[in-house]
Amino acid sequence: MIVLTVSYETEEYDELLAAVQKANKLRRNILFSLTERVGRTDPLSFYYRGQAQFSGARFFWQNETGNQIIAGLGQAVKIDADKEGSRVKNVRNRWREILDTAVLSGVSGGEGTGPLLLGGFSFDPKTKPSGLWHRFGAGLFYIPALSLTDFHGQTYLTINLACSAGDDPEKLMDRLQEMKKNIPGKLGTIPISRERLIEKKEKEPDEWKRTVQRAVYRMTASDLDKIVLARALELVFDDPINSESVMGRLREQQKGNFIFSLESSGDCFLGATPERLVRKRGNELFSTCLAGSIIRGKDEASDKLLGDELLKDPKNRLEHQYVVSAIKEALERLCKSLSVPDEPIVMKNKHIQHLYTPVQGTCDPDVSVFDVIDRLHPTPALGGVPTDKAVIWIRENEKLERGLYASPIGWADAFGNGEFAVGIRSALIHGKKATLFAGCGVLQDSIPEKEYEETAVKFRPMLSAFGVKL
Ligand SMILES: C=C(O[C@H]1C=CC=C(C(=O)O)[C@@H]1O)C(=O)O
Ligand SMILES: [Mg+2]
Repeated sequence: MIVLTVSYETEEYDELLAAVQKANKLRRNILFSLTERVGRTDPLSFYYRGQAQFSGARFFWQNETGNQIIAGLGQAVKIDADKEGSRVKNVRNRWREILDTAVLSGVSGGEGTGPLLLGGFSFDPKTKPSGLWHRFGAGLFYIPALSLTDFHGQTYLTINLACSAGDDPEKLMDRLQEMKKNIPGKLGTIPISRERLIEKKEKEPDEWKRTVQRAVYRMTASDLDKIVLARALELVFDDPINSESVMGRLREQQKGNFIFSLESSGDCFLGATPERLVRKRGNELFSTCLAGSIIRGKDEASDKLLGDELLKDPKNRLEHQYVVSAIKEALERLCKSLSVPDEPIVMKNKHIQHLYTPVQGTCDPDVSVFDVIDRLHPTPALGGVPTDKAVIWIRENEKLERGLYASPIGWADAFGNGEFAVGIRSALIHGKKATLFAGCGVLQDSIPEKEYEETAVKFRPMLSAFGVKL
């Protein structure tokens, strides 16, 4: 259990009072955010234990090194990203407005602690989310009611409250007290999933290959150079899927990846992605160029041979280079200095190897992590080249709803830090059904069958997390 003490004779009460007075004066809602250092607790168990109180409104994040883990429960303030056009700027502006008047109380734990904005955007704001993704819209962002961050082994808990004009401070204090009493703590037992797979449905594989072929023709006949095409696979179980055990498996099996989940009502989007879109730490920016793929070998020697083959393969190198050029160009406009290695290296994940170029830069102080997302998304690892034309081609020809697949998902804090990954190697859980997504970079010389096989490999991390035998 996480136990926090409560008293009305504290600074925290004075600060809550100050937040209410501000709300009265400005006639608008004011965020009150209280952060305390707590005993070491795994945010994944806080997430699990939060199920009873906050089911359908949970967020989880673990960075690729595992030294930063964040769980968010409930929604204190929701930000609507559902406006067309400049949705990323809308979210950035709203977050800034909230922080401008927020009252922060308690301790400051630095990067990824204190009040956080959690969530993700959809891939393409111009496709109206329908059946599958209707609960996520063009994006879903919120400041959680509770968040727990483990950063380099230290754990911080934050409680957020939205104070409105006319609120009774005593009642708010009671609410704060109530929240403190009910903080989900350590977990006794990890939930075990009992659901069994009853059906595995590939969505129209032959038609998908024909779409790849059409993309190839289209690129041969026009100035389009790259189109990333995705396909879906559906798993049906005999009982509602336990997303928590899927999370547990992802964490065990996909070391070196970003593990994420974002719930919306009864649905849960989750995955283990190798691809960082941006990390912002103060003025430092980090991004990842990741494109070009090959399977893992059965032993060390064959694995190395495959990695070397990938490094030398002209199609994969070009597929990768498009991403490097685009990220470089986008970040050059935001950065005072930028370092981009000349040659990619190989990133090895459990099921797949990729060409990988890490990018690092220093940006101006007023650049927000959302400005970076606005410039970068979608990179040619997910969209294509040129971006606008490729996205239109995808919108008109790819026969699936991407929703938040291949899109930025992550967090921003109040101190100018934030991190977003691209939601690939992912699935959307809806009751007994999970829809898995996998895409690949199609170029003029793509062979549909080979791209099909590549996407089959990219399904593996999620299949394995769902307990499906490979
Ligand atoms: C679009 C996906 O992967 C991208 C990231 C790495 C390698 C890719 C590739 O080689 O095609 C893709 O661009 C996906 O996994 O769904
Ligand atoms: Mg590829």
